[in-house]
Amino acid sequence: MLPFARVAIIGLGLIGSSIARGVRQTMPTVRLTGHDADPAVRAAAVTLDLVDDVADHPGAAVIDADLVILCVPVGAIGEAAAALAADLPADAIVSDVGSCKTEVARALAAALPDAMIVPAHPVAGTERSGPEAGFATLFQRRWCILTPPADADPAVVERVAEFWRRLGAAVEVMTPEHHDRVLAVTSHLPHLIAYSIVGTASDLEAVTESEVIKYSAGGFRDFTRIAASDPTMWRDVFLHNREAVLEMLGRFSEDLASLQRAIRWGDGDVLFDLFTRTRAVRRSIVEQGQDDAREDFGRAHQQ
Ligand SMILES: NC(=O)C1=CN([C@@H]2O[C@H](COP(=O)(O)OP(=O)(O)OC[C@H]3O[C@@H](n4cnc5c(N)ncnc54)[C@H](O)[C@@H]3O)[C@@H](O)[C@H]2O)C=CC1
Ligand SMILES: O=C(O)C(=O)Cc1ccc(O)cc1
Repeated sequence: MLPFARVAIIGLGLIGSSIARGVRQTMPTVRLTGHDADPAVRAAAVTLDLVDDVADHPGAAVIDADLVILCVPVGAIGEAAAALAADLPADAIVSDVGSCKTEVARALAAALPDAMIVPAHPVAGTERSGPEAGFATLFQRRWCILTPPADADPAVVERVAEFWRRLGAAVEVMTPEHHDRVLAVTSHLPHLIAYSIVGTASDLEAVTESEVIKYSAGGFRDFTRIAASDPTMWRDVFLHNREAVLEMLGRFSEDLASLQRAIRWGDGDVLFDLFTRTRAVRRSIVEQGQDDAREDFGRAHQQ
C-alpha cells in the first residue's frame, strides 16, 4: 500500500524537484502539489511539469495533503512551516529534508505545535541547486536519516520511512543531536574545508597570475566542485549546526597542527601512518559501493 496519497512539496529546488521526479517514477498515482516562494521557480516547476498543481500560496499547496515535505534552506524552515500552519490538515504528517536537525526540529515544533512531525535528511545531493538540477534517481542507494521526536507514533515514522524506501533510499533512525554530530564531521566540515581552500587559492591567484587555477590537479578540482555548492544553503547549515561544527572544527585544527609539526620536523612516520590509515578508509567506502561511480551515475541522469 502507498504510504501517502497526496504529497505537498514546499521548495522546488534540487531536493524538492528530485522528490517530485522520484514520486512520479515510483509512486505515479500520488497526487503531487508544490509551492516555492520564488515566482521564477514556480514558473520553472510548471514548465518542467514537476507536480500536478503549483500553488502561489503555501496554504493552497497543503490544503488536502497527507504528507507535507519542506525542502527549503534550514534557516527558512520555521518561516515556511508558519506560512502553511493555518491550512494544514489535522491528520497531515510534516517532514523536511534539512541538512541539520536539532534546531530545525525546534523551529518546526514552534511553528506547528499540534502537527505530527517526522524530520528527515536524505544524505544525497550535488553542488547544484534549483528545479532544473533535480533528478529522479538522486536518492537511490543513499541513506535517508529520520530524526523523529521521542514520542512519535512508530506507525507514522514507518510511513515516512516507506516513502523514502520507495524513492530508493535506505532508512536509518537516530536522534537529531546524534545526526548533527555525525554529519558535522562527514559533510559539514568537508564543505567548510573546501570553501576555505578554494578561497585561499583564489586569493593566491592574484599573486601567481592564475597559475593556481591553470595547474590545479585533480584534488583541487574536487574541492572546487564542493565549494560551488549553494551559498544560502551552506550559510544556513553552519549557522544552525554551530555547536557540532565548532567541536569538529576544533578537533580538525588540532590534527592539522600535528601534521604541520610532522612536516616541520621531518617526521615521515607520522605522515605515512596517517596516509595508510586514510587509504584504508577510502577502500572500505569503495567496497561498500559508496564510491564515485554513484556520483557519475547521478550526473549522467541529470539531463
Ligand atoms: N543540496 C543538497 O545537496 C542537499 C540539500 N539538503 C537540504 O535540502 C534543503 C533544500 O536544498 P536544495 O534543494 O539543495 O536548495 P535549492 O536552493 O535548490 O532549493 C530551495 C528552494 O527553496 C525555496 N524557498 C526558500 N525559502 C522558501 C520559503 N520560505 N517558502 C517556500 N520556498 C522557499 C527557494 O526559492 C528554492 O527554490 C536544504 O534544507 C538543504 O539543507 C539535503 C540534502 C542534500
Ligand atoms: O555534493 C556533495 O558532494 C554532497 O555532499 C551533497 C550533499 C550536500 C548536503 C547534504 O546534506 C547531503 C549531501
